[in-house]
Amino acid sequence: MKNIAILGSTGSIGRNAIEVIRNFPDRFKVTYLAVNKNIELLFEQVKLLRPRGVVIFDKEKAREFSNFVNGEIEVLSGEEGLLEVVSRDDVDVVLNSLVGFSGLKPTIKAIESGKRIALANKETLVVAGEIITKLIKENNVELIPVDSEHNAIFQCLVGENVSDINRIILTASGGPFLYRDKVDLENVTVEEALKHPNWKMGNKITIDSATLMNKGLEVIEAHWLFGLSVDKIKVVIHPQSVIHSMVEFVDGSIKAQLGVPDMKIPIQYALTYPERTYADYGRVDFVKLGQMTFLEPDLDKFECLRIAYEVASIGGTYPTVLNAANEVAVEAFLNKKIKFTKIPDIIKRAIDAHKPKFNPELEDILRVDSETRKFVKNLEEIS
Ligand SMILES: NC(=O)C1=CN([C@@H]2O[C@H](COP(=O)(O)OP(=O)(O)OC[C@H]3O[C@@H](n4cnc5c(N)ncnc54)[C@H](OP(=O)(O)O)[C@@H]3O)[C@@H](O)[C@H]2O)C=CC1
Ligand SMILES: CC(=O)[C@@H](O)[C@H](O)COP(=O)(O)O
Ligand SMILES: [Mn+2]
Repeated sequence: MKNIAILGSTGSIGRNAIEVIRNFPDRFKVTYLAVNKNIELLFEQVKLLRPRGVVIFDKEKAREFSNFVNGEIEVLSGEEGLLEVVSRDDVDVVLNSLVGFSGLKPTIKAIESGKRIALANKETLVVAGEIITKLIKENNVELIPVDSEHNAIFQCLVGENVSDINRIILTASGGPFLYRDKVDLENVTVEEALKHPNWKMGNKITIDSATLMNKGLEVIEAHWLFGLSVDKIKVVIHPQSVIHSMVEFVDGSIKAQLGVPDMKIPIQYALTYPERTYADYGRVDFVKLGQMTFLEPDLDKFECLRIAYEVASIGGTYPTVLNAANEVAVEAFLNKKIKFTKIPDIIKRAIDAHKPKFNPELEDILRVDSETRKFVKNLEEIS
């Protein structure tokens, strides 16, 4: 029996993970759930899973929940609550499905506490990939990627030597605006941007998919996970999202992982690895699918991907700036304060204003994240 803490249980990945875990009652026990403030859904999840405790990041909501459950379950709060549960003895696996920068410190604490990490929170690797990969080695822990592309690559690499990789081919759906002209992007609405063609996901990552920043973040994520230089990570638009990514080896052979676009498949693999277990989340019907197509990404139209490539090859604290500026800009777009095309503009301004630090320590990352957020929030169009 493996004890699991789900960070971000009320989110899209968290809810999918609960569906997966419920299929394995003799194998997994959820000991902790953590959320930001959705205590209504958390309460339903508590009734279903009977965890030992919960973390509610929002302190006011944590008090409300605590009064409501009246001592029947342990209620922790804030960042300290997250860091406490990931280090407890009754946790073997931490599924980190928090969104954004908030995932960083819990990942670090979980690694230092020797837990297996199932990592959906790609921002952790984007902002602090160097620190995280070093810590993983030092603490000899397993970090299994949940992100569909990286989980696909991880699956392709079973039985292979990383030194035999020639390049990685990361597939991208192209998002809802793949076939729109660049000039039309200025006036796209939040509702249109939230209509992902293939995946049902949280709002932040869905907007990232629409700008193609998601793929940019994933290039950086792959760079750290698989130890490859950025020029060996190629993005290809594959609108059907059936091939989740590919690895090309030195002899020209290519391995790919395919499947229906359902996150329960990579979540289950990350939790049961190295075993592969039965699942019934849908099968690919190639005849019905008819065709699979591939296109070059348009880096002029989708500037976020171009900027992410540039930042990734320079490194240092630039990816932290990219991530922080993106998080603030995406939130401003979701709140209808800025236009869609302002997202790359704002990120460029934050990057241009930044003085980088190379081989950053955690304190540098925390400082740069907070300075960038302040810088972006003070920009005229956002404040
Ligand atoms: N959704 C998907 O299919 C995929 C997601 N990912 C990555 O996985 C991560 C999660 O994405 P997704 O599930 O879509 O996001 P959602 O926005 O749907 O969910 C985020 C979850 O995190 C919780 N949360 C947010 N901030 C905090 C905090 N400070 N402390 C505690 N809990 C917090 C939210 O709680 P509350 O509900 O209370 O707000 C919610 O449970 C992201 O990094 C994303 O890029 C990667 C691949 C696919
Ligand atoms: C499901 C998943 O892993 C997402 O990151 C997905 O890849 C988003 O789709 P895009 O390819 O449109 O970014
Ligand atoms: Mn992905």
